[in-house]
Formats: sequence, structure tokens, C-alpha cells
Amino acid sequence: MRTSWSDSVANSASENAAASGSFGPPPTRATYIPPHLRNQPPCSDSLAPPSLGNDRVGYSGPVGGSRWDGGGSRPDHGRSGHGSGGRGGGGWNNRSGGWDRGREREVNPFGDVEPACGEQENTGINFDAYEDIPVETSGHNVPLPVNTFAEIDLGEAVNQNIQRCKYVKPTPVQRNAIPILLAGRDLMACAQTGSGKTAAFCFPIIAGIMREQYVQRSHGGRTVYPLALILSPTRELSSQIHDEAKKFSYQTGVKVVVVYGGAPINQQLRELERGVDILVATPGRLVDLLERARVSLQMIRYLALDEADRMLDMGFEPQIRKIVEQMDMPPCGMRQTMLFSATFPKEIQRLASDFLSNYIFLAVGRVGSSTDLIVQRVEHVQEIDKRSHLLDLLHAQRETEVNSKHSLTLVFVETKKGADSLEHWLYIKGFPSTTIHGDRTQQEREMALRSFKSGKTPILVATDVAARGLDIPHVAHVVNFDLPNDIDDYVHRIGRTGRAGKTGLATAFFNENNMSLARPLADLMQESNQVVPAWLTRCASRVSHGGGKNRRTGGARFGGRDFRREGSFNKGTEYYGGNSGGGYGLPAGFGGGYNPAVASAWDQ
Ligand SMILES: Nc1ncnc2c1ncn2[C@@H]1O[C@H](COP(=O)(O)OP(=O)(O)OP(=O)(O)O)[C@@H](O)[C@H]1O
Repeated sequence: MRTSWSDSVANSASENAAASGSFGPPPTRATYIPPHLRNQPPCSDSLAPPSLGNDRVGYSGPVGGSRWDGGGSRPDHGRSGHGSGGRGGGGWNNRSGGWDRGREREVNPFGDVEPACGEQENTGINFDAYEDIPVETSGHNVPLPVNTFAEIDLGEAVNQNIQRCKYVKPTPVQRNAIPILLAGRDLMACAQTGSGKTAAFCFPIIAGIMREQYVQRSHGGRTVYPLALILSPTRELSSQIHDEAKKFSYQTGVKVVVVYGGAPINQQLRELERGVDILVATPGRLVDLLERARVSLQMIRYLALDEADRMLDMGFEPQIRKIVEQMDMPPCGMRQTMLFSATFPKEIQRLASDFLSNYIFLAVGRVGSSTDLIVQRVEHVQEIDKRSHLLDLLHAQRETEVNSKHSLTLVFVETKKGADSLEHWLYIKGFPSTTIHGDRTQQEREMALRSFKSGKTPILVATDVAARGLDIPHVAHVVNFDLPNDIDDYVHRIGRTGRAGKTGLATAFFNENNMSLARPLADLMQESNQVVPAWLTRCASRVSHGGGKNRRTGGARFGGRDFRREGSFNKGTEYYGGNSGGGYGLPAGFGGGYNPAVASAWDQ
């Protein structure tokens, strides 16, 4: 049984054809009406969406067509007006009328909360904290940013969901990225942790699927044909993106499904068979499904890589290339590609440009920088003293937290064994904690996360598997018990606190084993207006003069801006017509020399 939007359209092409030119009588339940035609107002002109794909006007062949190996025939996206901005019978669906069976059964991801005019509140996001953030864009014809959701035409159903989420106004990355994506442009976007990147790519994908039409295509066997693919590096992050996307797409008719490793594949297959428009996936499980021919990427119109720099570093790049270049996905130029992260080393930007066509680079805040909503402390602690030092911190925290029992502490360690052992020790010392790392079963990982989120075990000891993307409310303190080797990993780890405009605290234990991080850490702290201890500055200058054991210096990866602006990019300056804020380029001594990170802690 297939109930997704795309599949419903495929099964109802004749009705679509009849409906596309006129709005006709109100729909009945027996007649399928595609979302963009449901409950049309008498005059659709005022609701006509902005032209999509205007940058693709006149597109006559795939960019990088040599890579296209889709079996000789390109996917027929069959969307009216593709590349021309025209879409017959355009406009938006809304909630009443034209329900399909999938929507009837749809669980309300918001529980009982219904939007009520004038009752909006924001989720605590401190927008003033973001007002001064420098924004830099580069690329041809950059669409202008917006200030409010009202200025963006996402359709009535999505607007209702924005209200249900209690988002009052778009965050800076949303203000800039959503118009770019709605205009059909490819995008490489870098914005600080916790600044709302998920919605920035989900809204345009959902809106795009709702307003485009796809002609009937024969779907063979049990293979499913999603229209959008969102890839992320960990199971928990994929699951979180899925939950968010379900909220944003509630009552739009757009079907979102998640697949990741460690969970029973049969259950996921059954879910896929019910229909899928947006597929959220970790790369390993997706490759498995592609090889079993249970998923085809032929119809992919939107490709999003969250944590894109992680997805393209050495651990994941082969799988990503396989998915994007060697299966049946339309080549760049024939799909819209969006890459998001808080960090974007230049070498990764260079790699990523293979997947993009005439893209816009967007940096909200310094690329790879951390938000100054997070107070960062670095303490010199010898290996042998780390546990007692942590205990002191936790005791002090406990004393100041008598009135806020729901404040959570996330402790990052280097190894899975180290995580288990520290968790056990904390338990003995009277601090209920749990762990998340790659040696735990998926069920254990999910239980641990639930127990942490609920405050039942308010301390989570984690490896890097929890470093990126996870949006856990009330994480007040991130402790880098073991510092990472890479400054970008540090940025993501501390970004688990200080989210959505809230403040947070990050403490790092530093010793001789971390000398290679001294310089990038001192620079990062300085940029984020933090107090840099004198001893760290001394360490940093010592390392800069040839010291340091660890050669995987984070600073070497620290990207500053659009790599196309560097001299090494031979297409010259023609790319840069954007509304660049400029003036915040690379700090001296940064750039080049990317050393890929080891992927052991991550989900394949
Ligand atoms: N416009 C908005 N108004 C209020 N809250 C928002 C808005 N957009 C997003 N949020 C909230 O901000 C929080 C952080 O968003 P999100 O997880 O998308 O951040 P992110 O930029 O992807 O972070 P990371 O880099 O760590 O992955 C979420 O709880 C989300 O619901």
C-alpha cells in the first residue's frame, strides 16, 4: 500500500491532469487531489509561489554529465515547469479537503498542541544574540534574505506547523538559506551550532515537494522512489531529523521515513512500502537498501547532507560518492543539493563542490567558529587527576543547582571503554549516569538518550557519536574530559549546549597530550570573546614554533570562508556577486593541510 504524496500522484495522474489547469469543485474523499490543488482559494494568483529553479532556466544537460550512469535514461521528474519557474495550477495545498488515507492515519507529532492566533511564543531563542552575526554569501545572483516567515511562501500547512513549533521568526541561517533554496539554488551553508539549520533545509524541501507535480512513472516491484534524501552521520541524528521533518510536514501529505543501521531492517522496509517522499538515512543502511534494490534514487529532486563536512571526510566519503555518483541519482544540476554544517574546512569544501552546481556559499558567523553564548573554560588537568577534577565540578554544580534539577551534563571521552569505565565510576560516586558509544546496541543507545533527556540519568558519558547535531534541551554543561584532536570536533561537541539562543558552559581538561590543539583552541576562544588562560597562550606559541606531538592539528582544518575565494580556485572572481559582509577572513596561520579524521566512533 502506498500512500505518500509522490506515490499518490503517480497513482492518480489522470486526476492530476484534469485538475492541474483548474481548481474545479471542492474535492471529495474519494477523489485524490494533489496537495498543491487542495482547497484552493478562488484567486490563486496572490498565493502563487515564487519562481523555483530560476537559476536553472535553460538548463539543457547535466553538469558533470559524464558521471551520469543511470542506465541510459534520465529520470523523468515530470514536474511541470521544471527549470522554468512555471508550474501549471501552482499554489499550495492546505489542510481541509482531499485527504488521502496516509494523512487520515497521521499521528499528531505535536501531541494536543494546536496553533492559536496570538498565542505564539518562541522557544526561548534569544534573537538579539544573533542580530550582530556577520553574514557572508558568495555566488551568482544571491536571493535576498527575509526577516519574517510571512515573507516566505512555504504554504499554509507548513505555516501552521511553524506556529505549532512556536517559531516566531526565522533564525539568521533560515532568513538567508530558505530564500536561496526556494529559488532552486544549490547551497553550501555554514552556521553555528544550535542555530536552526535543520528547519533551514527541511522547510524548502517540504514546500518544494508540495508545490511541484510529478507525472506518473511506473514503479517496479517493491522499489520505492523518494523525492528527497537527507543524509546524516549518526543514527540518533537521523532519527532526530526525521522527528523534526515529521513536525514540519504534518498534514501536508508529504511522507517522511527514516532508515539507519542497528535497527531491524524489515520494519524499515515495511515503513518504506507505505510510501516515502523524504528519506532520512545514514549512509550504511541506505547503501544496503540500494543494493537490495528496495530504494531507487532516480526520482531524487532534493539532496541534503547534514553535517556535510563530516559526511565528506575520509570516513564517509566513499559511501557518499557511491550514493551520489554511482547509483541512479540524477547528477548535480538535475537535482538541488544543499550542504549544511557548523564547520567547513576548505579541503572539504573543495571535495563538496563536486556535488554542487553553480552554488551559493553562505556563512552565518565565522566558518567553524563557536557561538559566544557558550562560556568556554579550559583547565590544566593531568590525566591522573581528571576523575577527581570532574567529581569536584559535579559536586559544585550540584550545589548551585538545587533549584534547577533538570540541568544535564554531557561528558565527552576519547574511547568506548573509557566511556563505560567513567560511567561506572561516576555511578559508584553517587552520580547517576549513562553512556552512548558505538559498542552499545542501538536499543541501548536509544534508552541511554531517553534516560538522559528525561533527567533520570542527568550525566551522559559519550564518545564523538554524540558530538554532532543532537538537540537535547537543558544540556547546561559540556565537559571535554578528553579533548578531541580536531578543533572542528571541539566546536560541535561544545555546541550541544548554548543552543537556540540559550547560554551554556563548556569545560575542557587540557594537558600535554593536547598540545596540538593549543593554538586552534586559543584562537577559537579569542574569536568567541572568551578569556584565554595565559598558560594556554604560552602553549599555543610554543606549538606554533615547532612543538607539539600530535600532527593532526585542528587549526589546519579550520576553514574561514568560501574556498572559491582563495587563489587556488582557478575560476577566478566571477563567482562573487553576493551580498558579502566581508571583513572576517582567515586568521593568520590558518588554512590548508586538511588531515582527515578517523571515523571509528561514527555510524556507517
Ligand atoms: N525559528 C526558530 N525559532 C525558535 N527556535 C528555533 C527556530 N528554528 C529552530 N529552532 C530551534 O533551535 C534548536 C536548534 O536547531 P537545530 O537542531 O536545527 O540546530 P542546528 O543549527 O542544526 O545545530 P547543529 O549544528 O548542532 O546541528 C531546535 O530546538 C529548534 O527547534
